[in-house]
This record gives sequence, structure tokens and C-alpha cells, in this order.
Amino acid sequence: MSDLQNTDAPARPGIVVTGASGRMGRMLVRLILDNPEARLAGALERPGHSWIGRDVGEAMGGVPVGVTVSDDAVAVIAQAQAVIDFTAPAATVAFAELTAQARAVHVIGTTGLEQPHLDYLKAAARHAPIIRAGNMSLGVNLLTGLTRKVAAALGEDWDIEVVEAHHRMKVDAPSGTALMLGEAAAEGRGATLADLRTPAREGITGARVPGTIGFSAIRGGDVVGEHDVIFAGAGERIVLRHLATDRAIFARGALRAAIWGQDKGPGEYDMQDVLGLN
Ligand SMILES: NC(=O)c1ccc[n+]([C@@H]2O[C@H](COP(=O)([O-])OP(=O)(O)OC[C@H]3O[C@@H](n4cnc5c(N)ncnc54)[C@H](O)[C@@H]3O)[C@@H](O)[C@H]2O)c1
Ligand SMILES: O=C(O)C1=N[C@H](C(=O)O)CCC1
Repeated sequence: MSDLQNTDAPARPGIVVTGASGRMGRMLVRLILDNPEARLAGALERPGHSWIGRDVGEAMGGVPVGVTVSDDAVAVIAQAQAVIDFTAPAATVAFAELTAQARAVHVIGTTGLEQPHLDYLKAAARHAPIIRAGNMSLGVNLLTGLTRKVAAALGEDWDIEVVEAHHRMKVDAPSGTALMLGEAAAEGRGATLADLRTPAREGITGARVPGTIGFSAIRGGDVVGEHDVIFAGAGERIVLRHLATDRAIFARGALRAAIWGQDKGPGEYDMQDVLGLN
């Protein structure tokens, strides 16, 4: 990890990492410190967290980097050109308001957001760019396009199921990625996921309703993230699969988005925009 980070160069956007001690937060702090195109401008954690007041480099077990972990989101975000946020829905909504006030780019990886959270984000995006994706990796964003195409090519007699597996600490299901893939499949069929989504199955569910999209979630161990989109027809199946083996793929995507967003106007964007896949 570089210790030359905060010898400032104005051209580099100052990036704040929220949830700095989390699985994604630590990954992001390291990546930003090692990237010459970005500067770590702040590290936030929730009030009461044991890292508050400590240098983030030291808290991570390395050398000091000159950035103290804070719970003062108002003061820290006011200094940011971008905020990279992998936390929890309620925290993300609060950060969105502060990031919009700072006219900074808000990169959101947090999943489990529900409609009221999304409504807040839409309002915040009237003032500054918000880039949000349930999965920031190049591979999943390519798979999203493939899923849309395959769903468009196959008729309703092909059943669509999304199966995902994640580590035992994951709190939301289906995963943000599974929902992205399901949405792409629904778009391929000229519909929305809200129209086609099957409720979670348990008990006597009855036969599958043609044209619907189902989800199954496995939770265990340290699985980083695995997704299958299954198209099941009569006598054959197509399986589109993404396997994540390193969280760095999400962090790299998020940092790329933060840099990409620097010259963008207010509005809602996703990784398809960042990667030029639209
Ligand atoms: N979009 C993607 O590519 C992608 C990839 C990985 C994870 N995620 C999502 O990111 C989120 C975080 O995942 P994780 O595995 O890093 O979880 P984690 O539990 O390891 O980390 C979350 C961190 O956020 C902190 N936090 C919570 N509330 C806060 C607040 N109000 N202020 C500051 N910090 C706060 C927690 O203390 C914790 O350190 C989840 O929603 C997960 O699904 C998305
Ligand atoms: O570890 C997680 O949590 C992940 N969340 C995202 C999701 O919900 O799809 C991306 C994969 C890892």
C-alpha cells in the first residue's frame, strides 16, 4: 500500500469511501491508495465503530496514510468529488442527500434497496450524478446483455430461473446481481421484472406459470458471488454463468465509475453507461 497518497495533486478526484471497514470498503481503500488517478479524501464508518478516530491505513493493519476514519458524514462528504458507497440501504439514502449537496458523484454498490430508497435516490440525482449497479464487474455487465439477447430469442416455452450463491454474511436475497439479470431477461421479453417475477417458492406452489422468472438463493461459507441464468426448454437447457472469485472486480468497477462520472451532469447512470455497453 502506498503511503504517498495525500501529497495532493488537484487533478485527482478526492474519493470518500463509506463503510471503510467492510469487505468492500477495505478493498476500495486499498485500490484508491494504489491508484495514481485518484486520491483518498475520506473514510466513513457508522457511529460507535471501533475504527472511528484511527488512521485508516493503520486500522487495516498497514502504514498510516493520513486519512482518519470518521463518523461525521456531513463534514467528510463536503470535501469529496466522489463517494463510493457499499453499505446498507438506509445509510446509502442518507449519503445520497449529502453527496448531492456536495455536487459530487455518488457510486452506489449497496444492494437490497427497495422502492422508497430508490425514490430518494432519484430525487438526489436531480442535483448530481448517481451511478448504481447491483454488480460493478465487467463480466456480470456483459452477461446482462447476453441474458437480454437470449431471452429475446427464446419463447415463453423456455422457463427462466436465476440461481445465485453468496457468503454466509450476506443479508439480502435475491442478490442485486440476480435482480439485474432477471430485469435483463424480462426486458428481453418486452416486460419488466415486476411483471414477471415469481414469488419465493415454499410448500405447495402449484405448477410453474409460463413466462415467469424465478429466483433461488444459496448462502454459505465465503462464496464471493456466483450466478446462473438458466433457460430451461423441452429436452435442453442453456445456462449463462458468472463466477466471482475476487471482490477486487467490484471495487475496480466502482473506482472506474467514480472517475468516469467526474464530467457527467446530474442523473442516474449504471455500469452499462460507464462501460459503454448501452
Ligand atoms: N454492486 C456490487 O458490485 C457489490 C459487490 C459487493 C457487495 N455489494 C453490496 O455492498 C454492500 C456491502 O457489502 P459488504 O460485503 O462490504 O458488507 P459489510 O457488512 O462487510 O460492510 C458494510 C460496511 O458498511 C458500514 N456501515 C453501515 N452503516 C453505515 C453508516 N451509516 N455509515 C458508515 N458506514 C456504515 C458497516 O459498518 C460495514 O463496515 C451490500 O449491500 C452488498 O450486497 C455490492
Ligand atoms: O457480497 C455481496 O454482498 C455481493 N453483493 C452483490 C449482489 O448482491 O449481487 C454483488 C456480489 C457480491
